[in-house]
Amino acid sequence: MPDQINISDLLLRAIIGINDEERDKKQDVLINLTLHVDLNEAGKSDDICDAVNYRTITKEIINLVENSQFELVEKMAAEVAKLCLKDERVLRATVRIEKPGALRFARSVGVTIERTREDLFGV
Ligand SMILES: Nc1nc2c(c(=O)[nH]1)N=C([C@H](O)[C@@H](O)COP(=O)(O)OP(=O)(O)OP(=O)(O)O)CN2
Repeated sequence: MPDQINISDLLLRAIIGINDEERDKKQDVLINLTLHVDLNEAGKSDDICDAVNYRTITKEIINLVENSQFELVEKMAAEVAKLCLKDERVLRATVRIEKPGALRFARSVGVTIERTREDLFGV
């Protein structure tokens, strides 16, 4: 299995949705990420410079999501994936975005997308 960085259950707040009340009030957004990255170098050197810093990426995602006003979870997922793939060492990003409690009778609802560098940048 290729190496991965996993960021689990990042719980943020954002304006997200198509209904009037969702445009006015922030709601919980639960984010799970898998970044496919070769972790060999960092595993040998134990040097953060050889690693894709998961703290840096997380802070950038927090800033993006908490200042966003997307209507669809699909759009939020696409923008988060694009941010994850900015670092050329990230080969593939799997992004799951959920809105817990947004759907009556359901615990949670959301989407999962997978994007590669080729999908976004054609490289
Ligand atoms: N690829 C890696 N990236 C990072 C690693 C790592 O081992 N591999 N380690 C760290 C830090 O040790 C991290 O685990 C904790 O960082 P920090 O406490 O700064 O993260 P917070 O989000 O809690 O920072 P606050 O500023 O307190 O919110 C980082 N990256």
